[in-house]
Amino acid sequence: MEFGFLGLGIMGKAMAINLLRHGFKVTIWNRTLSKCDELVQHGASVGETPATVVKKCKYTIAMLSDPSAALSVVFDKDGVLEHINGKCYIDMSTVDADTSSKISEAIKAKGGYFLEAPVSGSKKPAEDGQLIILAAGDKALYDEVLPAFDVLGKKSFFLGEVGNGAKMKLVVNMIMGSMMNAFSEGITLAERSGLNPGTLLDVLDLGAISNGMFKLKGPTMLQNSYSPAFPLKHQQKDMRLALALGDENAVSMPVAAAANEAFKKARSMGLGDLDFSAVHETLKAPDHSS
Ligand SMILES: NC(=O)C1=CN([C@@H]2O[C@H](COP(=O)(O)OP(=O)(O)OC[C@H]3O[C@@H](n4cnc5c(N)ncnc54)[C@H](OP(=O)(O)O)[C@@H]3O)[C@@H](O)[C@H]2O)C=CC1
Ligand SMILES: O=CC(=O)O
Repeated sequence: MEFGFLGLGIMGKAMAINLLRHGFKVTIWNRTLSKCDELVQHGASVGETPATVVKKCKYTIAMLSDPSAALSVVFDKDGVLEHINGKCYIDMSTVDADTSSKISEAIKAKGGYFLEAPVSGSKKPAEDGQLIILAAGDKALYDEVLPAFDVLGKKSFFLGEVGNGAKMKLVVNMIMGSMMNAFSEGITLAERSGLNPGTLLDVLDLGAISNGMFKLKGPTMLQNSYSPAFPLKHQQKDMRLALALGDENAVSMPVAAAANEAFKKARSMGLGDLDFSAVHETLKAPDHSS
């Protein structure tokens, strides 16, 4: 099976390498061309534009930063739409339901097939093929690409009509971003009140609120180490899109709104390209320390 792959950031690179490792042929494209070099070493071919990739491959996956990137790669000159007739497009980026629907409608109008399939799980699960895939849209296409999803993920869900995958992903990341802020405040409170924060991590891990994120991020947060697995700017984008979904559905989300403010503050401190756990640094800013 041959796949096109657009977007070789933290996630896209790991996912495309996984496909190559499992015997899929992969033709890649990335806005910054130099990021293709490493994948060529793994056996990938390079396409000059999104349009040429789609022309060559029956199936093309995209893993792009945000709604504006996802729209640009589809609608701009040399974009996906130019050769989509009879071809299949799977957008795995985290975007809102409106963006996904716009892309879906345009692709179907040109005779193509569309599946949205955002993922839960970060850099390491992407490297290990342990993502959770939240697909929606064309069910026949979903069934066709399951062999690739089985390589990329540990479990795939088919959630019905386009938009449901995007919404599920935003709900999950809204919860994750809110939890990260509560965790960060807890670590800071422990430290400032004279407790050993390492002991806090041990206590949390033994109780009912033990979870993979606390386990993974706690030790690095205690070392002020924020090498990006999930960039903070993307977590803040997800909070913003989840809050908009809350607006649409008249759901009051004060906890998520406060978490979004903390991520915005972190971005304003220049921390957007670090891991989302760098939101912890906002609690160390001068106005919090006296
Ligand atoms: N990292 C993670 O843990 C997870 C991320 N996600 C989601 O997956 C998506 C990708 O995340 P991640 O890989 O971490 O992000 P990165 O920031 O590492 O990569 C973003 C990718 O999008 C490309 N891009 C950005 N803007 C444009 C544009 N205008 N036109 C074309 N390409 C563009 C970048 O190209 P270039 O190299 O040229 O900048 C790069 O390939 C995001 O939607 C994120 O929310 C989902 C689950 C986990
Ligand atoms: O979107 C991020 C993740 O860890 O999932």
